[in-house]
Amino acid sequence: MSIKTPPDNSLISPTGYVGFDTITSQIEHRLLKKGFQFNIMVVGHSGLGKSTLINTLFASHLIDSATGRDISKDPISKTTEIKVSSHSLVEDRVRLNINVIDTPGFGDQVNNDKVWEPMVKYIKEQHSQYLRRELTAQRERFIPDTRVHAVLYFIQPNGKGLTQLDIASLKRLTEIANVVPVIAKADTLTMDERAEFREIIQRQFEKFDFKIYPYQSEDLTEEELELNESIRSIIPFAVVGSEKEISVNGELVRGRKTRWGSIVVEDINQCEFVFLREFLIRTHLQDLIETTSLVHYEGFRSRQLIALKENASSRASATHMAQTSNTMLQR
Ligand SMILES: Nc1nc2c(ncn2[C@@H]2O[C@H](COP(=O)(O)OP(=O)(O)OP(=O)(O)O)[C@@H](O)[C@H]2O)c(=O)[nH]1
Repeated sequence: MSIKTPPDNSLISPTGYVGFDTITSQIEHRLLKKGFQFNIMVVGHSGLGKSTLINTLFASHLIDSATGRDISKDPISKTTEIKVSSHSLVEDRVRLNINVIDTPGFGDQVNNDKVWEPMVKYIKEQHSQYLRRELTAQRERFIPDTRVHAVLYFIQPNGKGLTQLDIASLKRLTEIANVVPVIAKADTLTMDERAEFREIIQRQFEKFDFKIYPYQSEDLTEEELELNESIRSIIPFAVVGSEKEISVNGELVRGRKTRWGSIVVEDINQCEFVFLREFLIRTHLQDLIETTSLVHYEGFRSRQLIALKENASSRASATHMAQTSNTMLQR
């Protein structure tokens, strides 16, 4: 970073130039040095294309498929695991550190009661760790942020709607994190089927009162409100992922060859992958991080601190009562 001199090159500017307009470049310099941290959790049945979509989104091979198998052909029973992998991507001068939190085994067990538990536990643990570090006497300058900024929730393209397992999981997850639902493997549905399926799901979101990100907020400008409204109208995004390139009209593009022809992942007339990427990475990445901190973490923090205070005051009143009864007994 170079020292910016006033327009006339003297340190005391007769034009009254002070130089606080450089604050934006000072912030930019600091942010670029530090890099950005983004933590994304992927949730959904095995074989729904979670690994493929994450790798397509970031145009890098970040995670391996846990099994690469098709659940409809090869269902097995196991427990949900939490697998975190860390990556660092650089674009221009910006470094993005990504933690991908994969949840292999979700919904594959014979008994799917409380299938959401490992995910909810993980999200809360990250909040709790952050709070502990914040409350230490010698607080670190930068607390490492492992809080989950977005949960990409994969809905099976069954054409019927959310399953009981989806409803139970979405209920818990939307209470504590920014959930972005997607219709997985949308190429297995026709355009009409996708539109109908989306409507069914949107009605279910309303019926169960799920708080789906992006949220309404009074702080937003007219333009931001409009953008969020248009995003909400296409949630859940009907997406197709592919790590492979195929040839279409002599051009190499990211896509899939199907029995009915080719699907070009980045063609907005064929699927909504581009809208999802635009939303997650290009317009709402910073908002996802801020909302996690200001809404979800803040809620967790205040609940914990109130509980601590209540515990302390009930302990204090128990001690007081014990002391009073001791004194009375001694009389
Ligand atoms: N038709 C279609 N197939 C897809 C799509 N995305 C991925 N696949 C294929 O589906 C299979 C499973 O994809 P994965 O990305 O491994 O799925 P996953 O959800 O990560 O599976 P696990 O790692 O087992 O949990 C692979 O053969 C992919 O090529 C898609 O959008 N449409």
